[in-house]
Amino acid sequence: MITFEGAAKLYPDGTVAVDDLDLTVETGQTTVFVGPSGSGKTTSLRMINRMVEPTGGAVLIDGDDIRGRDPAELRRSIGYVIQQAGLFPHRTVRDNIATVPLLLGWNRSRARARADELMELVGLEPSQAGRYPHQLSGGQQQRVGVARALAADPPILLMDEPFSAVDPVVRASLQDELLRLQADLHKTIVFVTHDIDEAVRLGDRIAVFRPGGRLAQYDTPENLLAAPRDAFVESFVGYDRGVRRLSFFPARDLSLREDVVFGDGTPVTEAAAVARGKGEPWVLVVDGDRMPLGWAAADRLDRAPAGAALGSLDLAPYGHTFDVGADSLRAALDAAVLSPAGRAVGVDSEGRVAGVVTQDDLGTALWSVAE
Ligand SMILES: Nc1ncnc2c1ncn2[C@@H]1O[C@H](COP(=O)(O)OP(=O)(O)OP(=O)(O)O)[C@@H](O)[C@H]1O
Repeated sequence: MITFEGAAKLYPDGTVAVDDLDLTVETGQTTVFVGPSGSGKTTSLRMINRMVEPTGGAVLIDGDDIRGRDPAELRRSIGYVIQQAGLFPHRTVRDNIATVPLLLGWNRSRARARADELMELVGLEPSQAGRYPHQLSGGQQQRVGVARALAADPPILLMDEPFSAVDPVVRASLQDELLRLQADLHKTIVFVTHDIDEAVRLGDRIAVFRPGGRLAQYDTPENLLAAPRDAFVESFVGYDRGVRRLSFFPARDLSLREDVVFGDGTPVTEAAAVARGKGEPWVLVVDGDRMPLGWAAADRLDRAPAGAALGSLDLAPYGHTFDVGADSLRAALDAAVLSPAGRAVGVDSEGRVAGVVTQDDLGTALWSVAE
């Protein structure tokens, strides 16, 4: 547990970088510091490893004031990852990762074996061990940075905008990797970003900083999106927070309709009668394995040649599907919005159709979330 007790940083030029910060970072969780530029996130983060000394208040780790700790020894027990990785350019990937173990006095072969193990953990190829940082992509360099920070298995990991310098696709995969790693390792992670989406994705808890180095709100991602404390937090989390909040609700609670799903061998007349009877403007056509083929508009069914099967019609693309067991309400809504039929196709983990969600069903689910 890391505790900020009235921590403050006043620079000699009069800048208040951090103002009276009271905050507890829970052990084994990911806590994200988010806020606009200059709001004191990095300064607060660096107080934890004594790269910045507070001018007021204190920072405690597991109840002990860190002013009682030797800074060099403290830093060896806290992993630190920064933007653009900050790797040593003249050391190989393996030697970069082995830095802290070697400082701790491990022998070379043990440190290198640890480096190889970590490369695998963060998704780097063994063949990259002998390369130099400039021979890697930005995303690979960040992976090396994470591996280096984890090398001595520190209980605390500080990450200062570690993924900001890479493109959005690589960034998303680095975020996935971090979530996967954290599910195994349960480190106490403090992560700085100015990107609220990254914060919501990664954080168990989020501290929103406001200009002047003050804490605006400290909450779970879900509560932050549901109930921003004031106008500043609301504008910072974004006015589309309602839709983004849907990612916290599972799609599995949606009611799925199977009565408008038909095999491709079904006679058009049969599907038309069902669609007419239920007042459904679209039916979904699937193959023998229940894989989706496309939508058929009910009014076109009436005009199809007598005796035709659904599979012989021109079908509208079914668009995105959502995984009923794994995805969120947000994914289901997205699938419906992008579907030419305005309906979402729910599938199982194998991609087989589980059912269709109509706008009415989605509307009901959205209302229940709002309650
Ligand atoms: N050495 C320094 N001397 C004077 N002011 C400083 C110093 N270091 C940081 N500051 C100021 O302290 C404030 C907080 O800076 P900090 O880097 O903590 O913000 P941040 O929220 O991490 O911003 P960013 O997202 O841009 O990295 C800023 O106004 C910054 O200019």
